[in-house]
Amino acid sequence: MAAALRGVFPSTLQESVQNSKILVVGAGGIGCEILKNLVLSGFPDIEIIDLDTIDLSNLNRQFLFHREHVGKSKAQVARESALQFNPDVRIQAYHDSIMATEYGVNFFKKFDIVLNALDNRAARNHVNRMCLHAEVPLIESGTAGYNGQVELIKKGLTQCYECTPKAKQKTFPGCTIRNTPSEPIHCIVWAKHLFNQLFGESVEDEDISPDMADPEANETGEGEEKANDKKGQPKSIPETETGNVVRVNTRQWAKDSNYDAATLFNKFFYDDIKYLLSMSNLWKERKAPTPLKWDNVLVNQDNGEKEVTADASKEPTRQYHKVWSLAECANVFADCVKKLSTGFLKLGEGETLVWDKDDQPAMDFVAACANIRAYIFEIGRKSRFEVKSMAGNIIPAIATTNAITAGVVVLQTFKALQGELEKCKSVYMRLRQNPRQQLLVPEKFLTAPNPNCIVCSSEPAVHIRIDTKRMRIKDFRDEVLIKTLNMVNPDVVEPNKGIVVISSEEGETESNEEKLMSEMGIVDGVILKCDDFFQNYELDVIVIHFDSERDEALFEVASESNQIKQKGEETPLKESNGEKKSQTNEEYDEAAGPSTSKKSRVTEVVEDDDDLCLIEDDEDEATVEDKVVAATDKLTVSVKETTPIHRSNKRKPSSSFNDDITEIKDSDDDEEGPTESKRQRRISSKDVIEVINID
Ligand SMILES: Nc1ncnc2c1ncn2[C@@H]1O[C@H](COP(=O)(O)OP(=O)(O)OP(=O)(O)O)[C@@H](O)[C@H]1O
Ligand SMILES: [Zn+2]
Repeated sequence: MAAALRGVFPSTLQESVQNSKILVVGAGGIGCEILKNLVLSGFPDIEIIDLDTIDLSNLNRQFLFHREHVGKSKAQVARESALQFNPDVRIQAYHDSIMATEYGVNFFKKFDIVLNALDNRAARNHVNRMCLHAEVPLIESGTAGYNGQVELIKKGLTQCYECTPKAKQKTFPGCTIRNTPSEPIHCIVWAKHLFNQLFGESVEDEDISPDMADPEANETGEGEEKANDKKGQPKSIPETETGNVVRVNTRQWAKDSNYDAATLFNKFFYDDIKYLLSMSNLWKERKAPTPLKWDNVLVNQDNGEKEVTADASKEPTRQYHKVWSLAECANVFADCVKKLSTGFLKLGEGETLVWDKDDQPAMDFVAACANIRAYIFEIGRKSRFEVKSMAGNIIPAIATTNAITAGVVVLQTFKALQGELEKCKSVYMRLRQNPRQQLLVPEKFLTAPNPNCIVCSSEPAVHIRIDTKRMRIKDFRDEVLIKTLNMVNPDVVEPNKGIVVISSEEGETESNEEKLMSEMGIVDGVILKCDDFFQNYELDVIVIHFDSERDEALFEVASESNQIKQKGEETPLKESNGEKKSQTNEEYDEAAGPSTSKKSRVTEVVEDDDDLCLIEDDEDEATVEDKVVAATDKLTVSVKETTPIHRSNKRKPSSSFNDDITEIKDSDDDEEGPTESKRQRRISSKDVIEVINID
């Protein structure tokens, strides 16, 4: 390989490559391509990490994997396959999460550069922080359909991954999911929670039983005493005729019931719904749900539902594009409960199943339960295929885009290794050529760090609106610090009184967990000192109290970076080629887009995060036709057609996240539906939306 290098690269680059040590994070679509490029370019020392195993649906684009590898570690198999291209390379593979504590700052310091090939924001944020801390350059990349993006992150030189707020994830309040669903997605989220309650990792916030603490139900005082149920493990199983509540643990109760399908069905779809009906306030202005009994569903099957079945000879679970009849849903439910419970009972103590859209019974269970619940609430039912795309947050993954993106990643790596960091401008892959006939559009400047970034600024601080009278310390830790601010193991001190509110050490602050923030004196104006030792990250959280209403989030990040700024203050924007620009706050705010707000006691629709960035052309008067949204994980975009774009708005999270989901057929769906690719372009007077359907 050294010989090949000699013929291709200048000697300085040959030397940089031969002396380098590289970390690749993620061995999925982009990671496989990057690894192949590195190996074929003569990189001698590579480490690769991925927490996942190979799924059948990966094979269409993750070309280092073949059918015989299904179920094996992605990192290990990627290593073995890549070694076949060049056995002289040293490749170390880790089947692990990069967020595990083994991979601390010293681990990152070993590398000359880190290449991210991830699919979720939590891991990206974490690697961003570790690379900033270790002062190692990071090349961040992502694709969504035909769009792709590569950017360099280097402490002090460029913006970091968290300098600009990302598009917020779509979330739903717990009471909508548990009490008053009105859209199919609410039922799908509920069904995923049900799976976890029965077989998966049980999360308290994912309770599926009626939410007796719902403020709307309790407006007249009704349900006050029931509200006591909101904390702790036990779930309510109402004896609806008497109104008495029997408290048991759902998982244990299901086990004690021998996972009898009829018993489970009647609890989730009859008893719980009857109980919801007893919360009469909820139905004053809403259509009330109709409780459904197992026996009645089977009667329906005989009396008319049969005609809904398109092809009775075919197993419903293989009919991906058909909306199953109610009876079919019930049968699938029974079948899946049997399969899942058998698998679950074989697990060791403390082990659980993990919901996966590509796992047949897990997916069928969610499709069936979501549709039964939708029927009860008179919400439109969906085909298994549609449920899968919504539940699994299916995003388009196109092998060619991954390959081009990975190629750019390695080209940037060459520059970075030669110390030419200032040449590593972000590059965006476009769906269509811009007026300059470019499909790969480089940024004009490196984007300087945001001086108010909540991660890479010198004194990070964030304002958070919190209902301190309703939020518990535990939720503050889990929802705000971990899920929203991406800490791994936070410590929190209230400095005025010197109280340790949350400790990362076991056994120190457990007694605080159930307390409300206000009970601990954390009220409006308090500044909490939060830090994560592992990430070497310190953050001031400035608490702004507000009284939340029903269906309203218990907290919201009121300001991220830019919004903390004083009006009129100037922010150096970009410094490159001797050019210096500055902008006012107003401009900066616009560039940063809406603040990320996240709801507490809410449910995220998506598990894999995404980042939407609005990319402008080099032309000053670019309009939407010249813009493209490059989403690192997601596809859809809509923007005003004629808005001229200010040159300074280089990156901007889109607010129209997740409006259209483009589906890509998994290889296991092959027998269904058309096989041709089709692309539609819909243009209305106001919005331009690219929709790409790959059937
Ligand atoms: N914390 C993490 N540590 C290590 N690897 C991670 C972590 N989070 C995600 N990954 C890996 O990053 C890779 C991203 O690749 P990709 O976007 O192609 O996803 P995929 O899971 O292979 O495909 P799909 O989501 O489309 O089914 C995955 O292999 C995933 O396992
Ligand atoms: Zn930053």
